[in-house]
Amino acid sequence: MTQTLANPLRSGMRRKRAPEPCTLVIFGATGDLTKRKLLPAVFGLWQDGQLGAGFSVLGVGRNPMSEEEFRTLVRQSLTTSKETDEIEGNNLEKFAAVAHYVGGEFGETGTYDAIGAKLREIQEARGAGDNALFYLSTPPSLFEVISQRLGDAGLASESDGWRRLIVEKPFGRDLASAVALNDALHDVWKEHQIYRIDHYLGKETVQNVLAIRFGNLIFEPIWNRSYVEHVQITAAEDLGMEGRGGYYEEAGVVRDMLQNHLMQLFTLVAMETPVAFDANAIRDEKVKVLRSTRPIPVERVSQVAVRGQYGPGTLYGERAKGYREEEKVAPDSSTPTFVAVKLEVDNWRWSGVPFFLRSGKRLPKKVTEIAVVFKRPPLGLFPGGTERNVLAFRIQPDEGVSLKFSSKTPGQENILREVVMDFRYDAFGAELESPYSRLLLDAMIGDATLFPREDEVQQAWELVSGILEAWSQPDANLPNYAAGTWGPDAADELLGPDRRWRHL
Ligand SMILES: NC(=O)C1=CN([C@@H]2O[C@H](COP(=O)(O)OP(=O)(O)OC[C@H]3O[C@@H](n4cnc5c(N)ncnc54)[C@H](OP(=O)(O)O)[C@@H]3O)[C@@H](O)[C@H]2O)C=CC1
Ligand SMILES: O=C1O[C@H](COP(=O)(O)O)[C@@H](O)[C@H](O)[C@H]1O
Repeated sequence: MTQTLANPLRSGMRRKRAPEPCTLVIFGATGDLTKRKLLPAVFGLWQDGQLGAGFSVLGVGRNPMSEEEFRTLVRQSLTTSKETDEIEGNNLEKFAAVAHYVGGEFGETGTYDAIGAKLREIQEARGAGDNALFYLSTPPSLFEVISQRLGDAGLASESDGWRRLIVEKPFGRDLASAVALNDALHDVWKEHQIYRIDHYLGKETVQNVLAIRFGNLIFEPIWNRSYVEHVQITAAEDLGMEGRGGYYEEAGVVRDMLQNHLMQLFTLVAMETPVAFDANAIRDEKVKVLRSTRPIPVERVSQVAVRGQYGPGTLYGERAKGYREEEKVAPDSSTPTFVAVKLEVDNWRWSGVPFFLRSGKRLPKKVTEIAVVFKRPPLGLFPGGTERNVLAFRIQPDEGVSLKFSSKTPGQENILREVVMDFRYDAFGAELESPYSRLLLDAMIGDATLFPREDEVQQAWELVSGILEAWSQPDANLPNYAAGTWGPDAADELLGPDRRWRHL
C-alpha cells in the first residue's frame, strides 16, 4: 500500500477570502489585456469558488456585439490563453453564462445609461447588493472620459453598494499628466474608491519581500548602511515588441517599467518598517522612501542613468530584429529599450548605499531579481574568504530566495568558496496564482495595500522626470546593444569599480 505524505509546508495555508457579490465591469472587453490576463484571472477565482454565486462580468466595448457573441469571445479567450487554469467539468459554459456585454462609444452618455440598466438587471437577478468594480482596460487616453461619464450617470455613487475603479497603467505619461489624471478621477471618485494597478505588486514573490523583511528577526538588523554595500534590481525581458511597437514608441522603458514596476520593487526593499500591515501604513512608508531619494535633475542624468536601445542580434540561436526594424517603430527612433539607473536614498538607513535598477527588452533571458549585496568581511582570515554575501529574491521565474555565503571547502586547508542556500517557492507545492487574480480579489474585498496611492505615483513620476526630459533628445549612439546581450557597456561602468551586475 502506498502512503502519501502530506507536505508539512502546506499546513496552515489559507486561501479563501470571499468578497461580497459584485459585478466586474471591464471597459476594453475586446482588448489584449482582457483576453490574455483578466478573463483567465477572473475565471480562476470564480472556478476556485472565491467569487460566490452572485458574481457577474460585464464587458464593455466600442463595437456592437450580442451577449452570445461576447460569450463566444470569453470561451475563446479562456481556451487560448496560457494563463487559464485547467477548466473543470462544465465550468466553461457556466462561466460564460455569467458574462454580459454592452456596446457603445466610451464618450457617449447612452453607453452609460445602458451600463446602468444592465447593472440593475444583473443585480435584481442576483438579489444582493449593488456592488460594482469598474476596470479601465483601455488606452490611457480614455481613462478620464470614462471616469467622467460614469460619474455623470451616477454610477460612481455608493448609495446602494460599493463602487470602485481600477485604473490600468501607465498612469499618466509624466508628472503633470499624472496630477491631471488624479484630479480628474477625484472629481468623481473618493481616493478609497480608486485602485491604480501595478501587476508586479500582485506577484507572490514581490509580496514576500515584506514578509521576509518584517516577519523575521534576522534580516532587519543588517538591512542598512552598516552592512549593505549596494542593492541591484533587475527586470530583464527576452521579448521584443510583440506587436506593441506603436505603444512602446510613446512609452519607452522609463514609462513602461522604471516609473512603475521597478520603483515599486525599490520602495519595498528600501522602506522603513510600517506601523501596521495595512494599506495606508505601508504606502506612507513607500512614499517616504521616494521622498528621501535624491532627485535626478537633467544635469545629473548622464552621471546616474544609462539608456540603451537594441540593435539586431542573436537570441536563443536565432537572428533577432533590432528595435528600429520592429513594426510601427520609426527607422531612426531614439526610444530607449534599456535603462540602468543609480538611486541614492538620503536617510539614516541608506546614506551612501547605491541602489542600481535596470530593465531592458531583448536581453538574453526573462528574469526579475532583487539582490541585496552585503559588505566584505573586515579581515580576510582565510584564503578566498572575503567575498560579499548576497541575499537574492528571485521574483520570476524559479521563484525563491537564496543566500550566498562563503564556506570551507572539504580538505585539510582552510580554503573558502562561495556556496548558495536556496529556498524555492515550489517547496509549498502550490501553484502561484496570477497577479491579476490577487489584485482583482483585493479590489473586490476593498484592500488597497497592493495598489499604489496617488502621492506614490506622483512621487515616482517626479523622480524619473529629469531622465524623461534628458532622453527626449535624439541620441546618435543608439542602438547601442545587440539583441541577446545584457545591454550597453555603460551599464557596467555605472556600477563603479569593484561591483558587477549579477550573472543571472
Ligand atoms: N496588453 C498588456 O499586456 C498590458 C496592457 N496594459 C494596459 O492595459 C490597457 C489595455 O491594454 P491592451 O488590452 O493591450 O490594449 P488594446 O489596444 O488591445 O485595447 C484595449 C481595448 O480598448 C479598446 N479601444 C481602443 N481604442 C479605443 C477607442 N478609441 N475608443 C473605444 N475603445 C477603444 C479596444 O477596442 P477594439 O478591440 O475595438 O480595438 C480594446 O477593447 C492599457 O492601458 C495598457 O497600457 C498594462 C500592462 C500590460
Ligand atoms: O507592464 C508591463 O509589464 C510587462 C512585464 O511583465 P511581466 O509580468 O511579464 O514581468 C512588460 O513586458 C510590458 O512591456 C509592460 O507594459
